[in-house]
Amino acid sequence: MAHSTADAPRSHPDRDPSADSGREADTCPDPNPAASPTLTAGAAALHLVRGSLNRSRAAAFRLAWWTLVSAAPALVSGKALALAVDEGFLAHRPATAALYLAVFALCALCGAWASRQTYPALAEIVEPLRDRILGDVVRGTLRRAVVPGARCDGADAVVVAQLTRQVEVVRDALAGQLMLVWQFVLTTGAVIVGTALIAPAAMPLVAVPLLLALGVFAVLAPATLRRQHAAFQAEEILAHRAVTTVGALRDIVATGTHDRAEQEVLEAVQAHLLASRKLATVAAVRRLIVGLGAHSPLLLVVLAAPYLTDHGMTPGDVVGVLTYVLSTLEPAVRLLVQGVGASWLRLSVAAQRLAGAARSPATPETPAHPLEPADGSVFTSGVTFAYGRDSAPILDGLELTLAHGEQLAVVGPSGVGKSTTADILAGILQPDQGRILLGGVPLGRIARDDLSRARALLPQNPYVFAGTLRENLSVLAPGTADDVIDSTVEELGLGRVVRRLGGLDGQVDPSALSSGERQLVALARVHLSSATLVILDEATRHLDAEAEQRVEEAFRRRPGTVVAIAHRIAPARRADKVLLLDGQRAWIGTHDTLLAEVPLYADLVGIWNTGITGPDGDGPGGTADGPDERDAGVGRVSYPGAASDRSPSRPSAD
Ligand SMILES: Nc1ncnc2c1ncn2[C@@H]1O[C@H](COP(=O)(O)OP(=O)(O)OP(=O)(O)O)[C@@H](O)[C@H]1O
Repeated sequence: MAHSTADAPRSHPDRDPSADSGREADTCPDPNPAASPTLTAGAAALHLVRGSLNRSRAAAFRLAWWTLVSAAPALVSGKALALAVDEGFLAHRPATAALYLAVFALCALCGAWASRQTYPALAEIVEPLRDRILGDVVRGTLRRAVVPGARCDGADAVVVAQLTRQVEVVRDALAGQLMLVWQFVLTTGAVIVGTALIAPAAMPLVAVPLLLALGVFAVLAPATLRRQHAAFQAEEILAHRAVTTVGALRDIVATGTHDRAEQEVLEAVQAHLLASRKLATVAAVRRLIVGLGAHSPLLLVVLAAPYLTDHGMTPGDVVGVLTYVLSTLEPAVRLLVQGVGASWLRLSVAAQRLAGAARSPATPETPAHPLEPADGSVFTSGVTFAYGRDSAPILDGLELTLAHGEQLAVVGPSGVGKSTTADILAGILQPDQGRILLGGVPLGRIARDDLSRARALLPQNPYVFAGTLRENLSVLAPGTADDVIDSTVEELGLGRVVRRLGGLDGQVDPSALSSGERQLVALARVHLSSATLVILDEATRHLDAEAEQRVEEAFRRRPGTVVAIAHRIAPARRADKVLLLDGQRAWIGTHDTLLAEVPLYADLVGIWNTGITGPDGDGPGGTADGPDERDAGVGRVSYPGAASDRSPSRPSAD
């Protein structure tokens, strides 16, 4: 099945070389970060910081102002203690010392109050950013899911979850950056100015090691960034492998491939361990930088104290300088190197990942003069489509006419292009050539919202969400009256499920429904919608033959055209028309005409009848002896080459 989780995500090749830039966005989020970044990590982070500050200028100024005020105690601390020692304690005037200490305490209180004021300003900057990125990521992910060739499998949910976690990382890291960088600049500035005021001779002992430490920090930053990046990558690959393995547990148990599966996960665990170890060495280097920038000035001032006091510095000045270094410089350097260092790296990496995830594919142009389809009739002419410039076409000149209300069954061997055809008819994939009219209007002339209302494409694994049954059923037709929902529910055979869940207000836990029940919910939802063209891409695959027939009849009574990819013979037999695909060739007719006239169809029917695909019997078994289809009365589309009687491969097992 085209949507199999075993399929690797398939990218859609660009038909237009100029569209290259959009291609990356056309794939599912790549669990391998190394494969995707187009923006360097640092540039992505800078872009975010600049964007956030630009959008919230007033808040940024308030943040700067209150941070400045909160740095005042840092400036006053050394001087106040120097005066308390020299003019208070050493001069035997404890009251004076107490006064200076009180001034320092008062400044500290003011500083604490100013710090408190910084948080609302900070929130005004980072909270809107979080909301914006989250919206972009979800929107980008959803849009990529429906662009040509982008078929996300279940494991991509992990990637989305990881990305949303990284949105939180970005929010927290950006807040940390803004606070800590400002505080570092202002408090170390206060230390340098304060030291220069009370003891100019001691200034180089403080400033030189500090500058050296900052230099080393800057030089090592790229290597550190790489290791952080590698750790992120290893973590994501591990999560991806774990979820893929857990998702395939039944298959692994059934096929006895435990060892292989275990080995794959263990490899990812080892890679994660290695990356984490390398990251740990980064932490060790950071401690050395803190030692150089904050502890060595302390040592140098203590060692130089006798010399400094001999050359005019008072003991109070020495205490003042030590206060600056101990109570202000050391925490500032530690926070910068450990806090800002780590959070900048996290911010860079996460921002880079999010930039890729949030990128939306080029949105389809809104037609200049949109038209609304008159009904659900479908007309295609010369529709040709290939997944790559050099690939063989999946459709080659498809001609199809469906009157409003007709039912078409699309059949063919596995991998022949049935889902692709469904996507093309739904307007999700653009044909390379040819025209498709829905209700007499070319698909390109229908505005996107109108198209969403006019046709519904239901895949094998539909979207059923946690919410009430009513919400799930009426999502395409909000406000539908309960009695209408009830009668649709009964018509489709969903009544038992509705009663079990406690009526329409019952809560749906999607994981507690069987695959067939989820399909019935989605089918009922589409049945209630206003779509005049319903395309079912194996949307009844998990139903038994009887339930499938009930659904089919319910859709027959409903106004509108139905295109259903059939995986059993019975729906094809009952359909008004059958479209048989075989690679580049396509035949259109009724079940009976195709059976009589196209050997391939007869073979397919034979396989269905004798195979494990369903309980439906259907007349005589398959034969390849029918008349040559070139003479037959069935519509045949495109017949390049003479590969006339290729045997069909067995259709996918039910
Ligand atoms: N995004 C893609 N990029 C490249 N090739 C693709 C892509 N999607 C499908 N294909 C290829 O196109 C062919 C038709 O795929 P499609 O899923 O339409 O077949 P199908 O008849 O629906 O198969 P099944 O019966 O197994 O569901 C297959 O060979 C498939 O590998």
